[in-house]
Amino acid sequence: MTAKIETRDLSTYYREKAALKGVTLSIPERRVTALIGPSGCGKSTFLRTLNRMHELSEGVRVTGQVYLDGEDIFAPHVDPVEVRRKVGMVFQRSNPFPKSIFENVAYGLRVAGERDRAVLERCVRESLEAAALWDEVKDRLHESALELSGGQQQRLCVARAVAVRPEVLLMDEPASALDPIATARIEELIVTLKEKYTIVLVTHSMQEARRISDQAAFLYLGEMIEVAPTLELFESPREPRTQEYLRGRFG
Ligand SMILES: Nc1ncnc2c1ncn2[C@@H]1O[C@H](COP(=O)(O)OP(=O)(O)OP(=O)(O)O)[C@@H](O)[C@H]1O
Repeated sequence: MTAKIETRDLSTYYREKAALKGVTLSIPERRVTALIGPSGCGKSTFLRTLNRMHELSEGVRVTGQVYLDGEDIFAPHVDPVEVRRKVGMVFQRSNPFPKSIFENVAYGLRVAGERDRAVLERCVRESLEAAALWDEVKDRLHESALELSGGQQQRLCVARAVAVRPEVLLMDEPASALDPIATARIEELIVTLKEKYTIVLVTHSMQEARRISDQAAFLYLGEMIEVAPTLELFESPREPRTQEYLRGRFG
């Protein structure tokens, strides 16, 4: 299977403290990779390092490599803005701008300099369709995004992320603030999205990881303890620490 992203001996430090310690992981293209592990083990840090978002926090330092399609994203000639366009992100709490639905989705395109109204309209529609939201909002595109439900706002954030045509989507607990029905919709959406995108998902829900990921990686205290195809990791984990964690989580 082709690797879309590969990390090699990746460590991330907040000042002197290592939040990630020497993580080497291969993330297959057009698959869902779930990152699991207890609170504070470095899942979000790992995710943010994959698109150089960590650089926006103060005092952060990285050693090791992240390759996107074989290219080192930390190489001096690489523009972090371009990395973030290719590797988009959806956060735990939906964070629409206080603007219309249309403007939320068009935002990244406008920032990239797109002015053509017809192009913007087409792209907004395609992105909302890709996020399984178009039918619910097509008659209210110019109303405020803040009037949408939590689940709709989260799908709007997916639409905003895909509008700039990324190749990878990083999702940090995208369903954790949603009710079961909205969660099911986001999960269905993630499964559809993997036809086009490589997805890396942080989740606290073992059930969710099991339902929708192809590969699962267990992190503990900043270390990558074990990575395997999802069913294998859940049904026959090799490492004692993974076994203990899964036993604890499933009771
Ligand atoms: N901006 C920051 N400055 C300093 N330390 C940080 C920062 N962000 C995270 N950390 C620390 O790095 C470690 C890993 O945090 P991270 O948020 O990556 O874990 P996580 O596995 O995503 O946790 P959770 O599941 O609770 O979201 C923690 O000890 C955390 O306190």
